[in-house]
Amino acid sequence: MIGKIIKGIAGFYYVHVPHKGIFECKARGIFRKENIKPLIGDNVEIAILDEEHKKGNIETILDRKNQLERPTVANIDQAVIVFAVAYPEPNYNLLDRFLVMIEEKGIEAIICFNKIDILTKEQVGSIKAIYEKTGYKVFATSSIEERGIEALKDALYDKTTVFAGPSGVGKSSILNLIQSEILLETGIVSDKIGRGKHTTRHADLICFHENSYVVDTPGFSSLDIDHLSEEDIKLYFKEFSRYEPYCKFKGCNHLNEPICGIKDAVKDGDISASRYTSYKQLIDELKDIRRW
Ligand SMILES: Nc1nc2c(ncn2[C@@H]2O[C@H](COP(=O)(O)OP(=O)(O)OP(=O)(O)O)[C@@H](O)[C@H]2O)c(=O)[nH]1
Ligand SMILES: [Zn+2]
Repeated sequence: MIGKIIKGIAGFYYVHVPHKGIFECKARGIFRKENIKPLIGDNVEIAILDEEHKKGNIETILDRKNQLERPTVANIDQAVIVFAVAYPEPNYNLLDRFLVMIEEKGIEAIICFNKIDILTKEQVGSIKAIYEKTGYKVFATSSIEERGIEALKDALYDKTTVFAGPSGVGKSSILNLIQSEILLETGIVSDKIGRGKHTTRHADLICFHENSYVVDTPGFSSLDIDHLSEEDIKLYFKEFSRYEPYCKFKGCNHLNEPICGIKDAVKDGDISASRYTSYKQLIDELKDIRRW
């Protein structure tokens, strides 16, 4: 049977098998055979030892598609970056850093602006507009008024999703809503394992629906960009590439070059000024790092 490791405690792994429930497993033999340690998020093949008491043994770890560190979690499909529209005020440079990190990992990014109850519809609209041109999915939610949660949730089915974002933006509030609705709908008892504050280096997955998992401690604890190159940054501002053919110089950095498709797109409003500002800031930051 194939399941997913959602939690690990003291040598036991808790494996969620869709439509069957959660099995408490040991990983006897695995270390020896494959010389790899099972991770939260691993898809594993288990042998059932005791159906009634839901006990099993992990036999095989299936190939990992990716792995995030600190905390370590495997096979992430996408990341929801949550920012508040206010309290705290959105820091777009920080948001764009998150996007760069997520692009680097090669996973999908979704943007969620929460606390929309605080601002007018127009104000929220202009914040969303900054990112709608990027091609990322953008959601607007209020966990207090339970608005927009359904639409966000629809984007999470059949995926494993990390929630990332600064402190106080409402990640836990959103996750609680996603989870509790599902508990009512499906009767899956996840006993809310994995909720609460993590100080450790591991995170638990919360299964909110068959084949659908969320994790609220993302592997983006460091947003340092010093290991990246300027080329990487260019690439990770993914809406830029469309306009690159209009740059006069091959390898254009979109900074001081006289004829630049990206700068033109910013002028025309096709690329958000805010995104371009973040781009320049990140490139400057890299140059500063290199200088030392
Ligand atoms: N007005 C408003 N306040 C909200 C909303 N969502 C959350 N809050 C409040 O914002 C504060 C932070 O919410 P949390 O859900 O703890 O935020 P978090 O992102 O999980 O924060 P950390 O655990 O520090 O990472 C709480 O006081 C919430 O009541 C919202 O949609 N609207
Ligand atoms: Zn250019």
